[in-house]
Formats: sequence, C-alpha cells, structure tokens
Amino acid sequence: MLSILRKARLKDKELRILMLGLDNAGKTTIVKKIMNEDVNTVSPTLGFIIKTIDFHGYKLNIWDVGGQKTIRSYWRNYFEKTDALIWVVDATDKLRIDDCKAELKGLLQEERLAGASLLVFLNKTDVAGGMDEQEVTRVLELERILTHRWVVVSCSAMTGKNLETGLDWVVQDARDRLFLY
Ligand SMILES: Nc1nc2c(ncn2[C@@H]2O[C@H](COP(=O)(O)OP(=O)(O)OP(=O)(O)O)[C@@H](O)[C@H]2O)c(=O)[nH]1
Ligand SMILES: [Mg+2]
Repeated sequence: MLSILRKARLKDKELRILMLGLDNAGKTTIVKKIMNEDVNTVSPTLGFIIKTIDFHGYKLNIWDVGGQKTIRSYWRNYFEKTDALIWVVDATDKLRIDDCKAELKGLLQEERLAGASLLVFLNKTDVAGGMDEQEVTRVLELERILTHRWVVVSCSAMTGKNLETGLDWVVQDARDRLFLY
C-alpha cells in the first residue's frame, strides 16, 4: 500500500525528503543555500521548517527538523512517507561523532523509514582539518548498512559545494527504485 502511494506521488514528480542530524550540523543552512537565501542569518531550529524546491522538474518537499538533544524525540513525528533521509554530519565535530553514529543507527532501525534511501551529507568541508568521506564512512560504519541504499557526499552549505550533486543522487535513486521517469 505504502509503495503504491509512493509511486502515485512520484508520478506527480514529488518527493518527501526528511533532513535530520545533530544540532549545529548545518541542515537549515543547506536548505537556505539551495533556496538561494542568505546563509548568514540562521538560528537553531526549534520545531521544523518545510521548504518546497523545484529541482530538475521534481518537486522536493524538504522537512528540516531541529536536532537539539531535547527535541530529538520529536523526529519520529516526521518519519511517515519519507522517500529519502538526508543525514547531515558536521565534518568538524569529531567530539560528537559517536552521538551522531548512535542517532543514525536508531533511525535506520525505524520501520517507517525502511523504504527511504539515505544521503549522508558531510557538511562544513570548507573548513580545514575536518573528517573526509572515507573517515566518516568508517566511523559511522556505513558499509554495514544493508537495509537502505546510501551514499556519502561531502559538501559545504557556505560555498554550495556538492549540494546539487547530493540532491541529484536522491532524485536519481528514487527514479531507479520506483521505475519512473
Ligand atoms: N563553515 C561552515 N559553517 C557552516 C556550514 N553549514 C552551517 N554552518 C554553520 O553552522 C552553524 C549551524 O548551522 P544550522 O544550519 O543552524 O544547523 P542546524 O543543523 O540547522 O542546527 P539545528 O537547527 O539546531 O538542528 C551556523 O553557525 C552555520 O553558519 C558550512 O558548510 N561551513
Ligand atoms: Mg536548523
């Protein structure tokens, strides 16, 4: 049933994308940059923000949800009908990488996210000395993920680097999985 609904939505070329990650990872800044908005005026997200982006003929409904620890229990309110999960990792935040790993692991066990593909955005790679794709793949044990299709893309919400590349993958993957054009 769920997959029929998904296909119906894909026919309208519409995707529901859930963007999560620890607080301060850069989720809201990524969305702002994609929307060509000023990236210098972000503040922590206490609830959620939905933005609709027209992307190569697809309508992407991006749900940007606040990641502070006290509000992570609300993430579950947004799982339903998610086509893709974008997990945003702060490449400079090595101190909290275990926390990041544990939260992601929990999400991947959620039944309601079972059909979603996973884009890991390794953000803030404009800053020197951060983790690279290889390191984050190893530390987050991404190779162990067999339940979801996944990819890691290093990006920067400040410069805009690879943000389109990531979204391209999300759209392409949805098309591949759901046999639609
Ligand atoms: N250097 C650099 N700083 C970034 C980048 N992306 C975000 N930041 C900064 O990181 C801080 C947090 O960014 P937000 O976009 O608010 O982070 P968030 O993930 O939405 O945080 P919550 O809403 O609390 O979950 C801000 O000071 C941003 O300017 C980036 O790619 N490079
Ligand atoms: Mg935010």
